[in-house]
Amino acid sequence: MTAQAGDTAPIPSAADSKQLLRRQLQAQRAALPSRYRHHAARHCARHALRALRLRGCRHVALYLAYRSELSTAPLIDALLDDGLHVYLPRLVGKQMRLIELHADTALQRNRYGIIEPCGSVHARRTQLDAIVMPLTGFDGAGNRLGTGGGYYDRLLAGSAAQRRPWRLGYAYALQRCDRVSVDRWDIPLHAVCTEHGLQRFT
Ligand SMILES: Nc1nc2c(c(=O)[nH]1)N(C=O)[C@@H](CNc1ccc(C(=O)N[C@@H](CCC(=O)O)C(=O)O)cc1)CN2
Ligand SMILES: Nc1ncnc2c1ncn2[C@@H]1O[C@H](COP(=O)(O)OP(=O)(O)OP(=O)(O)O)[C@@H](O)[C@H]1O
Repeated sequence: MTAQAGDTAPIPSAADSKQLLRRQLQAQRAALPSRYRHHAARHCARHALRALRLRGCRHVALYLAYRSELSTAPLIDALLDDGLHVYLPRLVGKQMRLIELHADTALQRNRYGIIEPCGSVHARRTQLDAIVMPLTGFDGAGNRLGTGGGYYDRLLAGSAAQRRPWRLGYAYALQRCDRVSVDRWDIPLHAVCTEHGLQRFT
């Protein structure tokens, strides 16, 4: 909090207001019934699959959902069935590596309890056609609110103006909010996929 002389209530800093919005959106997301989650994940997979096919994507990074995040399981299955190369995050210190998922890839839990692939061979950002990103929130301009670790922002640093990899947010429609405050390191989305369909920002 940044307290100002003479104020009765402290004015929240940008980081505090991001964190407050995260908490609100996470609580709303966690309240979704399991039947809704199941159907949303299937609808989202259908929308995303169509968009990724239309763009001719062959190398796609995704994530494995944790806590109340939108599940990518139906999308990952469909992409693997199509013969695409699928990559998942692995945390190494403050960096996030993207490791290709094969039938025999060993998995483990990272320090947050998120399942991640083992291995050291990882894709360079430039090898990827698309990155499907978990979101806590997003706004109508494509600004994203992540989990707060800055991992995607570090991975994508310097690529805001690039068309590739395609930056696709993956979220429940209720994670949309009026405005996400933007920090200098934030990299916006090209599009977002929700259970209601795909929305392009550029
Ligand atoms: N499914 C999934 N995998 C992912 C991400 C993600 O957001 N979702 N990440 C995207 O960057 C990276 C991990 N990032 C994370 C960043 C912070 C916390 C974290 O601080 N967790 C705290 C509090 C979470 C909160 O604020 O709600 C905790 O577990 O107590 C967890 C994961 C890589 N893998
Ligand atoms: N390019 C970068 N270089 C160094 N630090 C960064 C970079 N991008 C973000 N960070 C750091 O990461 C922290 C978290 O950033 P932010 O709150 O925007 O995370 P987020 O976008 O929610 O997380 P994620 O990208 O993992 O989904 C910030 O305090 C910031 O200092």
